[in-house]
Amino acid sequence: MSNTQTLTPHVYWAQRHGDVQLRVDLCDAENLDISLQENTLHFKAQGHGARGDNEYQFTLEFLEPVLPKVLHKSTQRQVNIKVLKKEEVWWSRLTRQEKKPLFLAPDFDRWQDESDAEKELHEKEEKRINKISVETRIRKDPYLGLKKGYLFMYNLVQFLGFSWIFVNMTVRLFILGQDSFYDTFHTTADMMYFCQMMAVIEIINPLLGLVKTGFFPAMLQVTGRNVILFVILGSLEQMQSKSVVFFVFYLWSTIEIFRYPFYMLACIDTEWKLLTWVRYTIWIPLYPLGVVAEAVAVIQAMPIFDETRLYSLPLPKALGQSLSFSYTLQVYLIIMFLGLFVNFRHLYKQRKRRFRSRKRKAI
Ligand SMILES: CCCCCCCCCCCCC[C@@H](O)CC(=O)SCCNC(=O)CCNC(=O)[C@H](O)C(C)(C)COP(=O)(O)OP(=O)(O)OC[C@H]1O[C@@H](n2cnc3c(N)ncnc32)[C@H](O)[C@@H]1OP(=O)(O)O
Repeated sequence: MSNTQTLTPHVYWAQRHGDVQLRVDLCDAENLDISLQENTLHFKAQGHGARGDNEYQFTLEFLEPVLPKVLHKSTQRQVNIKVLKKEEVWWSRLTRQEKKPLFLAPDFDRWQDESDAEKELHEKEEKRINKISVETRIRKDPYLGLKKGYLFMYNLVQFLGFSWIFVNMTVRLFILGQDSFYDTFHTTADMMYFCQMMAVIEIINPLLGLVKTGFFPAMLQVTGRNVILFVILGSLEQMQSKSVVFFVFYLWSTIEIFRYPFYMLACIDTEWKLLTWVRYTIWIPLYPLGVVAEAVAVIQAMPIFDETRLYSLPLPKALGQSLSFSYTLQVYLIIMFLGLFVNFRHLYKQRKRRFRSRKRKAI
């Protein structure tokens, strides 16, 4: 309530959820006497205001309870006052009395409506949470940078290896057409050996806690491919010139030229939405096709193992000479389709989790 007998300065106000800010238009203010009693702010000071050098004063009874402490700072041009609200609520007006005192006006430089202030509050809160999570991550794991650097390099090497295979095969397909199918192995096997040997690291990484991948899906994935590469194709020359090699290698490398860059970006806390979508989507047709191509290779290899007796199991004389490796491969075919089911389910869950959490972030 303003006292009409005394001189009042112009007072400008704005609020945030947690406080009220007042700007008193008084130059070179001296002998400041600012206090809060029973939710009412009392202000008295000597200074240069609208009516020249004089003593100015005002009182304001706030609409809602405030904390008893007043913060103030006077500059050459004005006196800034901050009063903390008892509860973080948005006030519909500043004073208890409905009629606004004549000396009071909104401070448009600081003015925010409730939604602006809420947005600011959310941004502040988000920043605070991010800061805490970065700090706790760093505090928890001092080797985080080293681990990420190692994973980044691993993924980069794999990406380059599989890109080389993919580009090589694609160019040869364009130039030679179907003829390129038959010498895929001779032109790309060395690089595939290198990449798939390196891929064993992907089984070790989850064991060391370096990535959140499950050990079992990674083990199925890497072992499954390496059986095809080293046992079926690598040890049977007759298999190496078959067209199935083209399909197996092409399906493997197609997913990897998306998967590894996705991981590389994850290592630097970056996401490219299109790449994420591709990484978590193209396995849907590629995985079953890949398993079918691998199964064809296994089936084609069976008669060759029967004929060459390679890896056959010696048997006691009474039971015959030896047990062909093709029997083992028949069991392997069943395991392969079980493996397909397990990993398909795993990838489906990963896809759901990834897109669900992205949706949640977007809200
Ligand atoms: C004696 C036992 C014999 C067993 C024989 C078993 C035979 C079984 C046969 C199985 C069939 C295999 C067929 C297959 O060879 C056919 C093909 O490949 S066809 C081509 C299509 N293939 C694919 O699409 C599969 C590609 N592979 C994969 O996706 C992975 O290898 C797989 C393990 C299947 C799944 O990956 P993962 O579990 O890692 O899921 P995410 O990618 O979502 O990753 C989870 C989180 O970990 C982080 N991560 C993972 N790896 C890395 C890395 N290298 N660097 C950095 N970060 C990594 C990733 O970012 C995720 O983190 P966040 O959740 O925070 O995003």
